[in-house]
Formats: sequence, C-alpha cells, structure tokens
Amino acid sequence: MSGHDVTSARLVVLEDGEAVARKMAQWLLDQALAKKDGPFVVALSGGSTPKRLFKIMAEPAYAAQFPWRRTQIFFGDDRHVPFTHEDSNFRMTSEILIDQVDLPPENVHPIPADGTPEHDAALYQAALVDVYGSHHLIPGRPLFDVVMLGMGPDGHTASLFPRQPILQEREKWVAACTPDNAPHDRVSLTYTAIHSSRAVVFLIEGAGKAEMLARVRAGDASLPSSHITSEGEVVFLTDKAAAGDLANG
Ligand SMILES: O=C1O[C@H](COP(=O)(O)O)[C@@H](O)[C@H](O)[C@H]1O
Repeated sequence: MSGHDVTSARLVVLEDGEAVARKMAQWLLDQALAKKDGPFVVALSGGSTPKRLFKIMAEPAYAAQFPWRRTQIFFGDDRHVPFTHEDSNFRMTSEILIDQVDLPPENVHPIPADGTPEHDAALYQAALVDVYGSHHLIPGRPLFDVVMLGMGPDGHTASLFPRQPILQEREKWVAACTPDNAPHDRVSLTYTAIHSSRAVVFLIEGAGKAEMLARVRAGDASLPSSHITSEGEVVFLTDKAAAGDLANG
C-alpha cells in the first residue's frame, strides 16, 4: 500500500497530557474548518487517553467553533458490550463529549452491540459505506479525514490485538476480534479501513508506553501498531514521558 507508515511518521512531543490534548483539539478544529468538500469524517479512539481531549472539545468556547453539523463521528473500535456498560467506549464518549455538544444524532455512529460481533461488524461497515458512498475504497478519496488511535501496553491499537485473525484481514473494513489478553469481544476498524484516511493520529501518554512506542517507531513487526498505514500522514502526538529517548532524536 502506498502512503505513510509508523517508521516515517511525524513525532510531536509535548510537555504533558494536557498539552497533548490541547494540541489535538486545536488541530482537529483546524482540519474540520478547512474541510470544504463534503462532511468531516472522524474515527475516535477509546480507552482512557482521549478523555482529556473530549473534555476540551466539550468546553463551550471550543464547541461553539466546531462545525458539528457537518461532522460524522465514527469509532475506531469498541468493546462488544451494551452502550450502558462501564467499558463501552461509546458510553464514555457520549457522557464526556457527544451529549454536551450540538451534534445531530444522525451524525453519530456507535458500533452496534446487540447482535453477534461478526454481524455487528458487518452492520458497521454498511454504515461506513453509506457515508462514503461506495462499497469499494477508492485511492485518493479517503474514507476518513482523521483516524484517532491509542496504543495499549501490548502494542494493540484500535482493537487490533496481538495474535488475532483480524490482523490478517485485508478485505473487510470492520471485523470482530476476541483478544486473549483483554476483556470483552471487540469490533474494530481493520488496517484496510484505517489506511483510507487523510491522517492517522496516535495519542500516546505516560512513561508506561515509552518502551512500546520506541519499538513501534522502530517498526517491530510483532506489534499490531507497527502495521498501521495511511494514504495521508501518520502522526504520533505524545507527552515527554511516552516519548522517552525519542524526544532527543
Ligand atoms: O482497548 C482499548 O485500548 C486502546 C488504548 O487505550 P488506553 O486506555 O491505553 O488509552 C484504545 O485506543 C482503544 O480504543 C480501546 O478500545
């Protein structure tokens, strides 16, 4: 696949998690305002890292500037649990961001969780096809403007977990995954869908992720995050603690 990968990705190192979240919020606003042809389509990450970003995006002064009505919100992955479950990425994002801003409900696309994971993955792909307007990904016409990603301590990103068949999926845009080292069945964007993006941005914070980030930057093929590509740009936005020695070079 042509485009950019994690070894050539831009590394942006900021003082701390607050600075990372503020930078990402401003960058997202700039991208959204600059998008003139069609909707601004974003895939959000889950877990704990994006919470600070979502709080900033819900602040009245920020939210008033954001073009919510022409923004389509998707999720990079979710745990296959009811929307009310404490581990649901959709629940977390709704409470902190979605319910606080002027987003039309039809612009918000939670990953369904009431069928089998495989069936719900197919439904989610259909929702993406609907917004994209084609069953086939067209190079030069990305599915997403921005895919936000996190990274787990095992090198997983979205719900692309080590040792799982989803890592080999190249046709489907969305697939099910059952990690052997983390709770819950998952539904996740595949590498193929993530690649169809103008930009992929990893948000990575904390000293606990420094070793993993260094291995991913070096292209360690055993880690799922190392295989992320985008037909646009790939960026790591990190705090000093996660960047470790990479901050110096
Ligand atoms: O399970 C998940 O983990 C990753 C990383 O989460 P974090 O808590 O370390 O920020 C996250 O990006 C993904 O969306 C989530 O489902």
